Amino acid sequence: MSTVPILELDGISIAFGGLKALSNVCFRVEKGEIFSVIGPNGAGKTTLFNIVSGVYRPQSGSVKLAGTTVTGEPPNRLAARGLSRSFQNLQIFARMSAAENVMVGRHLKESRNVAAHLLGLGGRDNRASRARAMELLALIGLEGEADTPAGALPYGAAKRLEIARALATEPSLLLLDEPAAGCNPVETGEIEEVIRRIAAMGVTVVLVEHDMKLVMRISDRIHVLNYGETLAEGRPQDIRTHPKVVEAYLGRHGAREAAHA
Ligand SMILES: Nc1ncnc2c1ncn2[C@@H]1O[C@H](COP(=O)(O)OP(=O)(O)OP(=O)(O)O)[C@@H](O)[C@H]1O
Repeated sequence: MSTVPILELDGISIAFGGLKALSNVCFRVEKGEIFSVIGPNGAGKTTLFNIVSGVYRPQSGSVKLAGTTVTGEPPNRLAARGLSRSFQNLQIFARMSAAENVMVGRHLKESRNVAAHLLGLGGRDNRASRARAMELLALIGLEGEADTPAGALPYGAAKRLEIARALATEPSLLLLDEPAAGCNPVETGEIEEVIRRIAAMGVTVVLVEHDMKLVMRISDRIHVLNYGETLAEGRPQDIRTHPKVVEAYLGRHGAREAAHA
């Protein structure tokens, strides 16, 4: 019996000026998977995330979430349908506490008045929201830093906080754009643990990431883009030795990294 994929892209194409950023990209992500999109700089990975999360509308092709066509729907509608994303560059609010950053994430979905909420005018909702924020901080190992200004957190902790904020909308599908970018191996290991916990909660994760060791360790399947086109798709053990992928992306160094993941 086949189940409906949680995410299905069919024939996605988009060009900026004369540059084809994505050409006829198709893939399906099954519920509960950790699915990674990899490829060299400029391959179209972030553009793909921008299309899935409603920032861009593709010039052709369709996006389906759990069987429903959502192509071009705005990010807030997609959030209400259970999609959330984190960004490549840290987008946390440095002066707000860790807990407030998570609560803001939640209220972006509920589209309440965030300012009123943070001023404590939310009553019971506010307490429930704080309790949920504390659960998410525990998930990322920051329960002891709830009242620390986000700007004072170490880099790896701030990257995890961004993931917690994306989770605050209680998504069924989470897009993570380079969650380990700039992290050292210890911080990357902590991010990996968080992603595994998220997947264990039943949230499907789609990941764009350059750290091949992490990608090879954590992914159920990998989709490889090159110049906006699909180069390969498969399980980590197939991708790390795929001749076209080694040639275009992994190269000798990357293949060695991937092999030792
Ligand atoms: N808004 C835009 N306007 C013009 N060109 C764009 C725009 N967004 C992306 N591009 C171009 O589309 C191509 C794909 O870019 P994209 O950022 O999606 O690649 P990427 O795979 O995410 O790269 P990286 O690994 O460096 O983040 C690049 O050539 C980029 O310059």
